[in-house]
Amino acid sequence: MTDSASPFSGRVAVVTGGGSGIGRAVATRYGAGGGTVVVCGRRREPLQETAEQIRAAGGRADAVVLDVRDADAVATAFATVRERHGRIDALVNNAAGNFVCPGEKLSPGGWRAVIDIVLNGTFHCTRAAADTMLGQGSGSVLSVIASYAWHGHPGTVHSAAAKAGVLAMTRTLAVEWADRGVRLNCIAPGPTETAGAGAALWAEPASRERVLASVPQARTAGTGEIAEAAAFLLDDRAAYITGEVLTVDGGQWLGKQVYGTPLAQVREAGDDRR
Ligand SMILES: CCCCC/C=C/C(=O)SCCNC(=O)CCNC(=O)[C@H](O)C(C)(C)COP(=O)(O)OP(=O)(O)OC[C@H]1O[C@@H](n2cnc3c(N)ncnc32)[C@H](O)[C@@H]1OP(=O)(O)O
Ligand SMILES: NC(=O)C1=CN([C@@H]2O[C@H](COP(=O)(O)OP(=O)(O)OC[C@H]3O[C@@H](n4cnc5c(N)ncnc54)[C@H](OP(=O)(O)O)[C@@H]3O)[C@@H](O)[C@H]2O)C=CC1
Repeated sequence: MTDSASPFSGRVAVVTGGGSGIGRAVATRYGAGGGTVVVCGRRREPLQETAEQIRAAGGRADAVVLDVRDADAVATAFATVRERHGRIDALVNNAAGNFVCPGEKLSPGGWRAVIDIVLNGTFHCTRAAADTMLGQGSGSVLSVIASYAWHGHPGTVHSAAAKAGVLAMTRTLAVEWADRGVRLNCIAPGPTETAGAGAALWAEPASRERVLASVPQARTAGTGEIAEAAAFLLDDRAAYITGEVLTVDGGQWLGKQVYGTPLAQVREAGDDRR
């Protein structure tokens, strides 16, 4: 077991898409927990900003420019992390691309753009991290999905299909690698305040209102709340948890289970009862 104030002390994590949003928050949390963090993504500047923020807070961090779609570049980058830091204890598959488009209008290129980042990129990184994790006999892989991996979502067929694939990959490899010390889990955030999601999914005030109305807790998540849940799954408190999904969504997806009856109407139906 590890020191509860520094659960990641002596450990090394790679966080994809660590230059922004949820990825930056998870990287920062890992750094604050005593771990070394390598953040990667396509744009150098935001990655360097994350790494500098972690270092300014007393942590250790590197920034590596990497496109997760490029399997060879991913293999090289992970081998370099292992050479430089000696080990890889955690991988957070957070990088994603998304936009709203009706299925019948989505071009093959648009489908590929999202599948390549979310599904293929996650496999490339997981495969590359496993080279080190299986060798050292320990490791934790956490993939960021969304609840539409199991219930679907109109307008994001590419992302829903990709996240469903990531969930199936997680469950499959969790069993394959369980007796070799490597755990794989997913986290499914609900609507979370990030520039990426805001621009891609709720840029218009009306769509933002619809999103808020879909959450029983009637608010979005802060990135820190998602990072805290991610930290739990990555550290030894979760040592016996593998192949699972932790949903952190203010009740959003369960709230859909009222057979299409708006909650306000459900409450009205009980008005004449005690
Ligand atoms: C509803 C709440 C649930 C929330 C759950 C999930 C949330 C998230 O995932 S939030 C993460 C959001 N963050 C991002 O999306 C940031 C990264 N995004 C991107 O990099 C781009 O948006 C990308 C996914 C389009 C990929 O960029 P790139 O590879 O540079 O792609 P291109 O611009 O070259 O386009 C490729 C292909 O896709 C078509 N396309 C792009 N945008 C749209 C659009 N808005 N609508 C329809 N089609 C789009 C584009 O036309 C290209 O296709 P072809 O023309 O057929 O080549
Ligand atoms: N925010 C939300 O409401 C929700 C988010 N999620 C999931 O959370 C995760 C983070 O999303 P969020 O923080 O909101 O969005 P952001 O847009 O802030 O983050 C996406 C990150 O992915 C990186 N990225 C995109 N394409 C690639 C690529 N080809 N190679 C490497 N990195 C790439 C981007 O960096 P760069 O462009 O520099 O490459 C960026 O840092 C995603 O998996 C998303 O699906 C799930 C449910 C809800």
